[in-house]
Order: sequence, then C-alpha cells, then structure tokens
Amino acid sequence: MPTGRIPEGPGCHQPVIELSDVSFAYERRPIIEHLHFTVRERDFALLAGPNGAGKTTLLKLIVGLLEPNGGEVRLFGEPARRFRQRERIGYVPQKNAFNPLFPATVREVVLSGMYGRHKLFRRLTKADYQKVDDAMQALGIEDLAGKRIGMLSGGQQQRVFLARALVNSPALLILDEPTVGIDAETQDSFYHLIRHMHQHHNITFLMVSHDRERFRSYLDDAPAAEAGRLKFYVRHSHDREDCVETDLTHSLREYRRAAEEPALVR
Ligand SMILES: Nc1ncnc2c1ncn2[C@@H]1O[C@H](COP(=O)(O)OP(=O)(O)OP(=O)(O)O)[C@@H](O)[C@H]1O
Repeated sequence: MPTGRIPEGPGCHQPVIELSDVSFAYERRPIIEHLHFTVRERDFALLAGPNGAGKTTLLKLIVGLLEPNGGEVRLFGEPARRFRQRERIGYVPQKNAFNPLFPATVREVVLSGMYGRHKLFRRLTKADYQKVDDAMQALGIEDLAGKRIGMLSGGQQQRVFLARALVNSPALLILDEPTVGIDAETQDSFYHLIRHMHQHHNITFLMVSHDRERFRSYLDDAPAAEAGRLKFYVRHSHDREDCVETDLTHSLREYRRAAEEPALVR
C-alpha cells in the first residue's frame, strides 16, 4: 500500500468525481435532471435518497456503466466513459447483492480484488499474495481466510468485501448501502472503521446510504447538491492541511491493537 507524501497545496484537493449538468432517463422516464456536483480528493460524500430515487443509477453513471443523456461525468479529470484505471476505484457492494451459495473462500474473494479489468490473465506475484494477507489482517479477518464466504455473518462478509476493495490501494472507495441487513451494533463498528480510514488516509469516499442520521455529526447539515429526491451530503477535506499518506494496513493494524474499536469481527 502506498506510503509517502503526495503533492502539497491544490494537489491534495483535485476533483475525483465531477457531475456537470447530468441528466438521465430510462426510455422517456427522467430519473436524474440537471445534477451538478464535485467530489474532491479526501472528501467524504454520502448519497442519500428513498427507494427508487436513482442512487444506483447515479453510481452506474459515475463509474461509466451508463451514459448520461445530457451533461458530463468525469472521473479523476477524464470523461467517465473513457476512464480505464479501474484499480483506482474500490467498490463495496450491498450485502444482499451477494449470493451466499457462491463457493469461494474468504482468501479467494479478497484475492479477486487484484484483478482489474485488464489484469485478468496476469500472473499473481508473491507481493500480491502478501497484500491480500495484509488486508485480511488489517481488517481482523485473517482467521477466516479458509472459510466459505457464505458461512460468515453479515458483518464479517462486509469486512471481506472491504478488504477486497482495499487490496489495490484505491484512491476512491465507493460503498453501496454497505450495511443493509446488518444489526445495529455491527453497523456501528463498521462505520467507526470507515471514519477512521477517512480521517487517516488519502482515500475519497462515496457512500450510498438511507441512513444519514448515523453520519449526522460527521457531515454538513445542508445537502451540498440535490436533484429530485437525491441528495449529496459532504464532509469536505479542504480544511485538512496535511497531505501525508500513512500506510493503510499498518494504520489499521494499529487501530485494532489500540482496541479503538471494541469488537472487530462479528
Ligand atoms: N434498467 C432499468 N430500466 C428501466 N427502469 C429502471 C432500470 N433500472 C432502474 N429503473 C428504475 O429507475 C428508478 C431508479 O432506480 P434506482 O435503482 O437507481 O434507485 P435507487 O435509489 O438505487 O433505489 P433503491 O434504494 O431501491 O436501491 C426506479 O424507479 C427503477 O424502477
């Protein structure tokens, strides 16, 4: 995982996601109309909205799986449809989007995070396997490495998907309702960890959630952007002076050791 200093000054706050006047309709049915919004490096953005408001549609537009009918989406300064550096984006899916009968072990699932779109047939190196072990250890799931993913609790599965998303040291982490169907205590522990990662690393977060209440003290009260029933809430990074990147796995290990979070694995 990267260590060292990234460029000072404006280099710390470059746009990561830019939505300029974005509109989208399925057939003739408008879902998103004239949305303007920018997420900058190290911002924490929460995308909220009721069922059917268009949250998943907007995520698909952001990662270039759908094209807007109007306006433009840019990722790391490039038009989203031309963006190819998929390994810069980590993705944590909805828990219930995952088939529990999938016959893979925890290690295999975390390892699959190594395969960017263009690296599918690349031979994995010793260093790759080491990163997988580091990520599992950092998230407290190393003892589960040989277990079938479907045998784990919801909270444990989410840690596996977080580890999978972290193996490539992503610059942008997208979480799609990551704690749906998980009990409140485990949600607390997961969000505590997410906030720790946001505060200590140069990762930009975009999280889809119905549950803005849980982040109320962490985010600005007023939405930074709105389109229909969709709302973006943000914790901006521009008040953060330092651009120092610490080693992610090391810091997460320290986090566990300090027992900042009482129960890591549920
Ligand atoms: N492929 C599609 N073709 C036509 N309509 C679609 C398609 N996908 C989604 N929709 C419709 O677009 C609207 C927005 O859907 P979307 O899944 O983006 O909402 P959401 O906010 O993510 O909802 P949820 O919270 O339930 O996941 C819904 O009314 C949905 O039925």
